[in-house]
Amino acid sequence: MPNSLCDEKFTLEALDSPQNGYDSPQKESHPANIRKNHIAANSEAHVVGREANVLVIYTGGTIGMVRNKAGALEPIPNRFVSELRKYPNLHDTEYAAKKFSNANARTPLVLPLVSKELRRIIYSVHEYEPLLDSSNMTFQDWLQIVDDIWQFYQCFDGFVILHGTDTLAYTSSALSFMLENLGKTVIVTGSQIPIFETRTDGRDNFTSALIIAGNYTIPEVCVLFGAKLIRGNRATKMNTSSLDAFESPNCPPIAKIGINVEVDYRSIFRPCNDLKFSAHTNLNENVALLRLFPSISTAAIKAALQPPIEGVVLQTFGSGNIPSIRKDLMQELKLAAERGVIIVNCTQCNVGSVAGIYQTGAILSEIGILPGFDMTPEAALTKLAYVLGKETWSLDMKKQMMQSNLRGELTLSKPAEMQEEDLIEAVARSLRLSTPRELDQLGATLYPAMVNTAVVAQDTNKIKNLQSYGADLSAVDYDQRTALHVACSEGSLEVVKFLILNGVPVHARDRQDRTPLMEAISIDHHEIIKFLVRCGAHITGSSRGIGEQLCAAAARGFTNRLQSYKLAGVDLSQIDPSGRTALHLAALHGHVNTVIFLLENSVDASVQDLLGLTPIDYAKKGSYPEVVELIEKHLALDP
Ligand SMILES: NC(=O)C[C@H](N)C(=O)O
Repeated sequence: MPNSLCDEKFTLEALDSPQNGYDSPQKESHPANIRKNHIAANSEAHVVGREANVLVIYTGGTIGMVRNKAGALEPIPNRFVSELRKYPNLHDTEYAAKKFSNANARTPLVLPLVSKELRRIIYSVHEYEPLLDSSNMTFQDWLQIVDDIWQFYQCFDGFVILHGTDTLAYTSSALSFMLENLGKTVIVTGSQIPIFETRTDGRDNFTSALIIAGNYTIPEVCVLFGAKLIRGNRATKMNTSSLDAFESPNCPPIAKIGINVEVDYRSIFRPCNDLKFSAHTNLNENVALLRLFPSISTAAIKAALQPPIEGVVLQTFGSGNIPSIRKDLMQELKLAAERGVIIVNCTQCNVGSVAGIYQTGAILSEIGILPGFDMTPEAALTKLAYVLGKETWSLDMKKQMMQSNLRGELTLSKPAEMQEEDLIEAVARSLRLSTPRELDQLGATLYPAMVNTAVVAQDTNKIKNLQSYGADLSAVDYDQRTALHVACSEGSLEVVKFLILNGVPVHARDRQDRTPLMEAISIDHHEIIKFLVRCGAHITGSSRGIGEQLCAAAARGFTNRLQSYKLAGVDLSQIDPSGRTALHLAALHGHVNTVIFLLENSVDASVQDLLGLTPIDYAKKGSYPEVVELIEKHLALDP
């Protein structure tokens, strides 16, 4: 996976070759045959303002289609990006010309800055080949998307997948399971009318998806359509023609898109563990959906449960009922369950859950059929394919996982109880505030400050208390800092662990673009750095900027700081904008221990800066013969 050097490495050549020297994260398997044909070079001339990088994966669908002579919609390869460049509200040519030394048809696109949003979106489009109507998509296409996100995870702040609407909910559900311990925002979107038509929903959907993917840390696979952002595994296409085609019947939206983007941070389902992002790329295709209807034949039931089928979503009536007096049907289901087929009971209704309140439903659990709670058929089916694809899990484990809430796809029980009297409500009463909006605003102001005070005091009990009063530990303060930023800058490993295990994101960037990892580096807390890296944190920013920081540390002889960068995964050979390595600066200032450290860490002693000078030339100019001798000896041993 590319690291902080992403900016220099966004060349087609680098992306085309899996052997590009990128440091890949843990992954269970690696689908072969990666098609890369449209990610452009991002060789930065200079940064003009706050920015976020978003990777757009364009798989097909109406959004990019064009009407042919007969009036039918079809995708045209290699046209999407060149068309986007013609639209001033989708591409800011002036900014691009300032940002990229030689802006051309292959450099990334720039979304004009949106008022009230912190960061300008720089986006690269990766177009699939062939472009597909989503009705033609298969599990293989999901694997492709997962693989691309996995490969470029560290290069981008967020991901947008452009997709046809017909099978979009299957894809978003599948991705939500396959992208494990996701720490960044992934948004699947499309449109009902092509983006380049005069009247279109495509432009709004695309723009909102880009803005949210780059500006908001929502570590979930989401669907953006119309005026809402919903959880990917809760989405379902409800309408063939409405511009508001998707609903999330059993779960409120994560964000509403009106004049402003209003994110309901408490509704975000956060991975509460210390595991790194990984991609699961083995799906079991022996799964099926079986929708019951009155008088369904035994033959139809039998056919749907036949080997090689290993998992079936049984779509039952109402709150999970079947024709229980049908002994033939019961017998077929029982036999299949005994053979080890996992059968999950989901309702045919769009809203609500299977409940087992009638004998006609309760009987299913007696013969080994699992409750699917309020999962959509799309979520239940793709979850089965995912769970059955976990070859190391036992059958019992797979069944247990089908009944567990893995990614917010089902509602097991009522949400955790809050404290009797909500703290914010008590304060609001004394301030004579009463509307829900005022309460929300008060909570958003007070809780981060209170949580941060508890973090500074390293008082995890107090943090837990505030959580029980309804404080969102992942909320940001006025400077966009999370409690994790504060814990890292305070150097409390225990609090850092507590916050991460309670879902606080490791990738959050504050107003100054600082991440929790940068805070830990700034106090050289090596244990926290190691822990954050274990959880998937990585360095962000341009490689030249990192080179500058390394040079600054080396000039002062701060070997410990260089060690911090090393632990954070930085290649200590990064050069600054003048082509100097940290070794040049350590040599110039005669910091012997720093020079030794850098040589031991394979920093190339023969690198010439823009003036053609090597570290030895610097040591000579600084009059440090000891350093000259040290480097010469090193070069003699390891030329
Ligand atoms: N609106 C759309 O994108 C529908 C199209 N048939 C597709 O799913 O690719």
